[in-house]
Amino acid sequence: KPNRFRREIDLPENWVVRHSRTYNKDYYFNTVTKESRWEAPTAGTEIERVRASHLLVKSRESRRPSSWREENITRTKEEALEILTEYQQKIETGQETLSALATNFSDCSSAKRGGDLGYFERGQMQKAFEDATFALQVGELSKPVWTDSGVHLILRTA
Ligand SMILES: O=C(O)CN(Cc1ccccc1)C(=O)c1nc(-c2ccccc2)[nH]c1C(=O)O
Repeated sequence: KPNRFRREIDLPENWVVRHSRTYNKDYYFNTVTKESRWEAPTAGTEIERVRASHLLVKSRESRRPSSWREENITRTKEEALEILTEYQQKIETGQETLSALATNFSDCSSAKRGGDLGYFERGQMQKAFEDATFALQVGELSKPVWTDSGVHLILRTA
């Protein structure tokens, strides 16, 4: 049923109503994903999922103080944070990319994929990691985030 008062539809974030002159009817466009649909996306029905890459620096207090880089990780949490903060500064000033640094320095097995973790929904990752990622805009870099695994920089990519 055409909604003549289309402004009243409550659309999820990043969705807008557009009008197709070709078919002379409204359609819905997501300004971030560039997706378009004839039917209105209704708020709350979409399973929210994100994609992110990360750089993990482990410490002696990590749940598993070992990685592909280092058999036995002995650095302290303070040292891990210092190292990660240097990476953060290099990424924020554009000297380095998270992907390049993760490939060479991340203590996570995802280093082999430039830190890419693929898509995930709520309930899949450690809570602090999930909350930090879902709070980011696409393209935004997190501040250092602590989990039982170590300290992370997270880049939301989708
Ligand atoms: O915490 C543990 O007991 C061991 N883990 C968990 C783990 C180990 C392998 C793959 C994924 C997760 C890690 O330490 C770990 N956590 C991560 C992790 C944490 C948060 C988001 C994504 C990855 N990566 C790793 C890794 O070695 O490669």
